[in-house]
Amino acid sequence: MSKFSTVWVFSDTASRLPELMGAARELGENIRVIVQGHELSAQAFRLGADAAYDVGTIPADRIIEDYADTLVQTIKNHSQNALVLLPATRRCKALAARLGARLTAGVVNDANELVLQDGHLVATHMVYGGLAFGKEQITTPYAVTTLNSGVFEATQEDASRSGNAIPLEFIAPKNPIICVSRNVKQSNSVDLGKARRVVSVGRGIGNQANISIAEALSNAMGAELGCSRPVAENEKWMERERYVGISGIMIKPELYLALGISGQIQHMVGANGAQIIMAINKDKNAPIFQYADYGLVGDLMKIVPALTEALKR
Ligand SMILES: Cc1cc2nc3c(=O)[nH]c(=O)nc-3n(C[C@H](O)[C@H](O)[C@H](O)COP(=O)(O)OP(=O)(O)OC[C@H]3O[C@@H](n4cnc5c(N)ncnc54)[C@H](O)[C@@H]3O)c2cc1C
Repeated sequence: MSKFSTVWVFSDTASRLPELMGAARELGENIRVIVQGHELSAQAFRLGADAAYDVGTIPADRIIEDYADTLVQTIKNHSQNALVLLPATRRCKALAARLGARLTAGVVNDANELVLQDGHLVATHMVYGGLAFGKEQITTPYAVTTLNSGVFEATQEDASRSGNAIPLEFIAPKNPIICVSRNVKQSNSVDLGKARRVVSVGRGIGNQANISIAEALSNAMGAELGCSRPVAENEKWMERERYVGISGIMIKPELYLALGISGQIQHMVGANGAQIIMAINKDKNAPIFQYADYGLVGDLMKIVPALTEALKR
């Protein structure tokens, strides 16, 4: 078997669908997509879906994980073995676990590479907090995996393609989780994954007020602002959506400029995909310099404003 006869795709995020479709096309013959609503089904067909199944608009009190029985029934009705692909979002990882249990399938989360070897899926993912890669071969008839972003080429839409999605009847789980209220986050408009240039702030910035210095440089460079985990999680100087690393966001910008970031492995696995890494750090022995293409040893409080001024000229 050089390809799966059927690949199922489900995404809770429209922006991840093109890449999942790219993966599905590379790994499978027949691509079946489960969507939420008409807009997504139209997009799925433009992206090359052979069939689409629509769970409809999800009611406000229902969460996506509760669709596990609906998805499993659909998957089993149309395929005796298959690859099930989802994006590595929090919700989809929770859903993947439920799908795996119900399909008696092997599950791999946060896959960085997917290949077919001897008829089985081999998924590569980070282990030991990013210190190593593990390879898992899934030998069960169904294989479920959540995919990191940037692993496969996104499929381009073909406007001439269209189709009709098959509506799915909701199968209520035995123990539903009722969503009683939703609180919109104050700020989550940032999409670091799409930024071509990222200026990233570490604890070396000193305090929250100093972030304006990094912001001025990032504006002058036309970059997006990122940070290390302690800046977001411990100090709470920046939003969680901005922290880069194994437990944050994995990015592949053209340029990654690290300001006062030590360069621990857990951070660097999220930034390593950058085409060029630059670092400013006052400690010449900081691990970040092992990854940097260009490094400046010095006080960022002096260097960053000077750089910003130079770029404005
Ligand atoms: C399971 C696990 C998961 C983790 N996941 C992540 C993750 O996803 N992302 C992440 O970022 N971290 C993660 N971490 C934490 C990680 O190990 C590091 O502790 C963290 O990245 C360090 O952040 P930092 O470089 O900002 O701070 P520090 O390690 O405190 O480094 C600050 C740096 O700033 C420099 N500096 C200080 N003042 C100046 C100045 N004036 N000018 C120039 N340089 C200066 C210092 O020399 C130092 O190198 C994780 C850890 C664990 C255990």
